[in-house]
Amino acid sequence: MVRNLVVLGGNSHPQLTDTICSHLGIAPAKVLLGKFKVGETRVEIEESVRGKDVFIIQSGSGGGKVNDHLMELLIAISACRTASAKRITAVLPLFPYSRQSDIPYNKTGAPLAKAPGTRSRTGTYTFDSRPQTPHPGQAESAGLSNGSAALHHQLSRMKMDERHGGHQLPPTSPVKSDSLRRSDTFDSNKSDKSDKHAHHNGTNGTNGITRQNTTKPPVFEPQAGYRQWVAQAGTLIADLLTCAGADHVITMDLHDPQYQGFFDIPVDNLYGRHLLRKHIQFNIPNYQQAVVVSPDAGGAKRATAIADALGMPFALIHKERRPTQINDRQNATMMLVGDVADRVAILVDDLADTSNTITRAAKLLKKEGATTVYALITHGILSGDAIDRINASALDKVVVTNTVDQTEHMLRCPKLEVLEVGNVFAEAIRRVHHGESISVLFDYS
Ligand SMILES: O=P(O)(O)OC[C@H]1O[C@H](OP(=O)(O)OP(=O)(O)O)[C@H](O)[C@@H]1O
Repeated sequence: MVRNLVVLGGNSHPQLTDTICSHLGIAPAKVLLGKFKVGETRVEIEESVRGKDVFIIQSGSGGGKVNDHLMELLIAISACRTASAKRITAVLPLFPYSRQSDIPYNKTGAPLAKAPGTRSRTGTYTFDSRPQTPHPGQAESAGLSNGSAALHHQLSRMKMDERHGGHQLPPTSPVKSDSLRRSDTFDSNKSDKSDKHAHHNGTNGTNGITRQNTTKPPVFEPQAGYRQWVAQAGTLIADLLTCAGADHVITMDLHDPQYQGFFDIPVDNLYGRHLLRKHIQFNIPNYQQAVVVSPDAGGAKRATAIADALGMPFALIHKERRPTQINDRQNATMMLVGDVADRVAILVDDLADTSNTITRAAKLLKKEGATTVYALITHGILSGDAIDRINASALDKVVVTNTVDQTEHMLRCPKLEVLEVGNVFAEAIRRVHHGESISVLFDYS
């Protein structure tokens, strides 16, 4: 018996909302979801949520409308908050933007400087920062501009003056002082004239100075190893959800489990691996002879958890990628670590987006002697031409859950099989609503 429980579905996955509600034995809340002519999202909650425990279901994908769905979710949360809901839980079967967590884009940190004259890629690194941290006396040798050199000279002189009890030392290098005036400050003579002129004309003189006497900013010239800055939206999405009024988040197989740390509200990250594991156990004959394969190092922990639980061998594909642009992600070369010859290979991963990873992995596995290749994926985003790619690939079967709506994908992909997650989310909602532990959902067999 569920009392004061309201389940409200967004536009991303109505079928999942229906499944969850039928497991809970309630009807989905009445809500009007649409758009105004201008394109802005419109949400109207058509029943009272005052004092209710509200769960809003919205997946982070579906038909390329991830941003629309996110905005719809935020507005729905805010609408329930202002309508005096007691607690609001955002249920995001696939968490949007979860691959854009706040980590340096290439995960290797700042570019490493090599010792001068080092040719090999693996040569001696100096671990110096670039541009180098300037030190007095090193300015010229480090190739700094006259202005910077003069600035460092001035700084070191100031320190020396300080040491001499505040008495100024006689100038030692008039050339450098000149260079400081020339390149980094206004020319005092010209500046004086400009100021007088400006004063005479009744202006503050800013224009005159800017036009005639300021130094142009240096042109940005990226050094070798520089990587363009890519925005990381992780914290922003977490903040948007909490600002809108969410008290709790339920999701599944976060791409980066650390993402939970961006929230200061509870986040329950359910595991899809139990569904995948059961599928192996009950649908793949002689599965103990098969080998579980992680298509990249990032998913190794997830895949080994399944292999260990089933007592199966494990192999890893290492994606060797050194991209300079974000588009280069797809240009990685792949290397297999482990033996798949004459075995069924089961690729396990958290998500397939373009399907580039799993289709390339399948080709490699077949080349290495695998007899059959399955891919078991939690989130089948399958955007762009992913379905065509799967159809044309060496993959024999792709099994995904329906954290993302698979209705359209199923029509176009005969290799696709879908596992239901509605019951898992319904049970999580029921337990959260009744204040019961949901850890059992993390570890059931
Ligand atoms: O279908 P695709 O478009 O090829 O994307 C799928 C891959 O992307 C994700 O990893 P990611 O490339 O973000 O690397 P990571 O696991 O190292 O974070 C995911 O874990 C898959 O391996």
